[in-house]
Amino acid sequence: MTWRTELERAAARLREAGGSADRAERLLAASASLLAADDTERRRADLVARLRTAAAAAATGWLGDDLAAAPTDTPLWTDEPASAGLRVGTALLDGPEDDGAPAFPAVAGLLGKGHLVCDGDAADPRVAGMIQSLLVRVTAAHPNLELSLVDGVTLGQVFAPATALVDAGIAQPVATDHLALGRLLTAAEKRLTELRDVAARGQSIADRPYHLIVIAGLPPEVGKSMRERLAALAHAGPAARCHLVLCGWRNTPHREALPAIEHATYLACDEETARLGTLPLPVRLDAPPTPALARAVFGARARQRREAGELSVADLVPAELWTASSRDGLTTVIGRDQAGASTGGDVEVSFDDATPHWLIGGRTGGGKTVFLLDVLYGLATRYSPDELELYLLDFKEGVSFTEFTPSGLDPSWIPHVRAVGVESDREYGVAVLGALRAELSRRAGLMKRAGATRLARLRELRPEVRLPRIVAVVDEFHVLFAGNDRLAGEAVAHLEELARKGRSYGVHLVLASQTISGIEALYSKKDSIFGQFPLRVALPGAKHLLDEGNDAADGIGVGQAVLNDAGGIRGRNRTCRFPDASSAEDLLAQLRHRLWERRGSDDEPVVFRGFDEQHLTGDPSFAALRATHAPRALLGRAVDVRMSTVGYQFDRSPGRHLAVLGTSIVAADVLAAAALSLGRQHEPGSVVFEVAATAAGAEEIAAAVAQSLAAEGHECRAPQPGSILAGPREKPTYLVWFGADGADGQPAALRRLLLHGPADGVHLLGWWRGARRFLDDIGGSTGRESCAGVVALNIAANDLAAITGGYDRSWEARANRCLVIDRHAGTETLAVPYVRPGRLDEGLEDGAAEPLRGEAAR
Ligand SMILES: Nc1ncnc2c1ncn2[C@@H]1O[C@H](COP(=O)(O)OP(=O)(O)OP(=O)(O)O)[C@@H](O)[C@H]1O
Repeated sequence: MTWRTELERAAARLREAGGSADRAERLLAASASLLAADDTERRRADLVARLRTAAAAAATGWLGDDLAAAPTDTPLWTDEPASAGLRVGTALLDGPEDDGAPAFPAVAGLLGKGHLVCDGDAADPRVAGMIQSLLVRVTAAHPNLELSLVDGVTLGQVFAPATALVDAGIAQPVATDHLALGRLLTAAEKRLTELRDVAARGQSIADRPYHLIVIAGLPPEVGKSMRERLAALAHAGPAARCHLVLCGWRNTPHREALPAIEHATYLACDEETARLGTLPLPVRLDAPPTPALARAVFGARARQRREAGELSVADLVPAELWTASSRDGLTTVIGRDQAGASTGGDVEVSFDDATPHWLIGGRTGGGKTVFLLDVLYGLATRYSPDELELYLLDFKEGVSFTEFTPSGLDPSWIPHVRAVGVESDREYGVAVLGALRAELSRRAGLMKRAGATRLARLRELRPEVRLPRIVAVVDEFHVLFAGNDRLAGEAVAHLEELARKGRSYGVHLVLASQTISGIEALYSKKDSIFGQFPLRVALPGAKHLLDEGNDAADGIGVGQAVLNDAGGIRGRNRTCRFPDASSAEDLLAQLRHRLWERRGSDDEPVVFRGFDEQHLTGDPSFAALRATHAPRALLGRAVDVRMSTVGYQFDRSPGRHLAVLGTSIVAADVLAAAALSLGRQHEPGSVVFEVAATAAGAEEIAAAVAQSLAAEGHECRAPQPGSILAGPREKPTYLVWFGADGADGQPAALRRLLLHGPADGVHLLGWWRGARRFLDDIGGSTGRESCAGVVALNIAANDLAAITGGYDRSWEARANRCLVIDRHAGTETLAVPYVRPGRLDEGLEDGAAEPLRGEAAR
C-alpha cells in the first residue's frame, strides 16, 4: 500500500470520528504536494504531526489527550464536549513508537456518533486497559452521563476503579451474568422508546443525558436473541442518545454468525496487533490510567452528581409565598426529570381540565407519603387559602397527615387544611366525601344562578364568593370499599360523582393505594371512575396503575416516580425524581410556621384521629353550656367532618330516657359525661340528681359524678339498692344509674317511671351491661318506645336490632366507638364516646381489649 493510500485512509478515519472533517480534507490536499517532494522521511514525520493535530481536534482534552500525562487535578468538564471523537489508542506508522516511529492518536466516534465494537474482551489486558481509560475519558468529559456496565469475563474486575460512579448512581451496578444483562437491555430499550416518543412529539431530547453501555465481555450464556437485541439497540440507539462499547463481539466456530452492528467502528485485536476500523495501521490501545487519576476523576464526578442530585423540598417551593391564582387550575413542581441525571428540568404536575384527578400507586415504603408531602407543601406555598383548600384522609395506621395539624409540641398548622383524618373510620371518609359532594352541589347552584359554565367564569362573576379549588387526598382509599356494604356503596357513589363533576367545579381528588387490590377495587367498581383519573403516578412497586404493556415503573427506585398524564398509556411517561420530605423536618416546620403566621383565620383544621380519646372537658360545646329549658346530655363526638358534639335531648315527652348499653366500662364514662353536662344546664336547686351505683367497678365513677354535681351546687342523692326506683319525687329528677340490669328487682316500677316520668320532669339515664336484660326490663319489644335514647357500645348487631327493631343495621361494635340512637328523632350517629382521660391506655396496659374491661366489672 502506498503512502498516499495510507494517508488518505488515516484522514478518512479522522473524518469519520467527526468534528475534524475539514481539517482532514486540508491535510489530504497538502499531502499530495508533500509526497511529490524528495525528502520523504522528513515529510512523513511532518505529515504525522499534522495528523496528530487533526486527531487532537477530533478528540480534544479529556477525550484525546494522553492520560499518562494528565495531572490528577485536571478539572472535569462542566459543559458537554462539542466533538464526538474519543481516543482509544495510538496509531503507529512504522513499528513501535518508542523507537521513534511516527504515531498519532487513534480516534473513534462514540457519544453523539456511534458505537465501538471490539472482538477482544477484558480478559485481554490491552482491551481492559482501553476500557478503563475510555471510562475515565467519558466520565471526565461528559457532565451528564448515564452508564451501564457489563462484565461477563472478569466478574466486574475491570470496572472496580469505577465503584464511586455506581455509588453515586451514575452507573448501574455491574451486570455480570446474562440475567442481569437481560434486565439492563430491557431498561435500555424502555429508555430508548421513551426518548423516541418524546422526540416523535417534536420535543427536543438534546438536553437528555447520553446513555453509554460498556460491555467489557459478554457473559458466556448470552444467546442469539440477546445478541439480536444488542444489534437492535445499536441500530436505534444513536437517535435516542444511547451508545455501546461492545467488547468480546466475535464469531465463534459452530455458532451462528453475529448480527451486524450498525453505526459501529470495529476494533480488531489479534495476538500481535490491534486495528481500528479500516485504518491499515497497527494501534497500540491506551494503557489503563493511573489509579490516582481514575480515583480523582470518578470521585470528583460522583461528588458533583451527589451534590447536584440532592433535591430538596426547598427546590419545590416558590421564592414568594401565595402569589399564584387557582382560577384555571393548580400547578406545582414535584421534582426533576431524567432519573439519575444531574441537570434535569423541573417537572410540574397540575390539577386542571386535562388532569383534574390523580391516582397514585406504589408498594409500601415506595415513597407515597413523601410524594404527597412534596405535592402538598408545593401547593400550599404557591396558593393562598383563598385559592386552595385541602381535605386529607388517611385510612392506614400511621401518622401521614399529622404534619399539617396542631400538636402539643407545635401549635401551628397549614391554614389551607380544613379536615384531616388519621386512621380514619370509613364512616368519617364517607362523611368527608359527602360534604365535598354537598359543596359540589352548592357550586353547581351558584353557577346556574350566575349563568357560568366554568369555575373560572363564576369567580369572575361572583368575586365576593370564596371559591377556592379543593384538593381531597384519600390515602389507602380502597379501605372505603372494604366490606361491599352500604358504606362502600355510598363511598363509590360519592367518588363517582366527585370524579365526574369535580373538574367543572374545582374539586379535585387524589386517590392513593399501596395494594393492587386497591387499584383493582376502583377498576372493578366502574370503568367510568377509573377513567376519570388521567394523571397516574406510579411509584416503585405500582401495579395495574399504568396501561397493560406500559412497564415504565418496573425499574424505578425509591425517590422516583413515573408520571403519566394520559391515563397510563405508553408514550406519555415521564420519569422524575422527587425530594425526600421525610428527611427535611426542620425545613417543613419552618415552612409551616411561615404559612401559619400568614393565616387569615384562627380556624384550626378539624382533626379526626381514629385512635384519640375524646374528653368531655376538651369539647368547646361543654364549656359553652348554660342553663336551658331544653337540656342535652353530651355523649361524645360524631364521626363527621366537623366532629360535631353528639347529644341527647331531654324534654317532657314520654320515653325521653337514655340507656347506655354494653359491658365496657366506657359506658360508665359516657353516663358520667351525660350527667355532668346536664348539671351545667340547670340552675342549682332546680333539679335533683339521684346517682345510684349497683355495678361493681362503677362506684368510684358514680361517686366522682355526685361529687362534681354537688360541687356545682346541685342537690345530689344516692339511692340505695332496693329503693332506687321507689320515689316519690317532688322535683324534676335525673336518676343516673350505673348498673340498671334487673331494674333493682322492680321492673314494673321501672316501666312506670319510663312511661310517666318525663311528664313530671323525671328522667332515667341508665347503664345496662346486658342488652337482652335491658329489653326484658323495659318490657320486651313492646317497651321500645318507652326509652327513646340508646347508646350502643360493645353489643352485638342482632341484640341492638332486637332493641331498636331495625334489622337492616350494620353496626359493628369496636373500641372507642359508639352508636347513638334517638328513636324519636330517627337518628343514628356513629360517635367517639367521651371517656375518662387515659381510659384507652388502661385497656392497653392490661393487655385486654378495651371492651373486655366491662366483663371484668360484672
Ligand atoms: N424522594 C425520596 N428520596 C429519598 N428517599 C425517599 C424518598 N421518598 C421516600 N424515601 C424513603 O422511603 C421511605 C418510605 O417513604 P414513604 O413513607 O413515603 O413510603 P410510603 O409509600 O408512604 O410507605 P407506607 O405506605 O408504608 O407508609 C422514607 O422514609 C424515605 O426514607
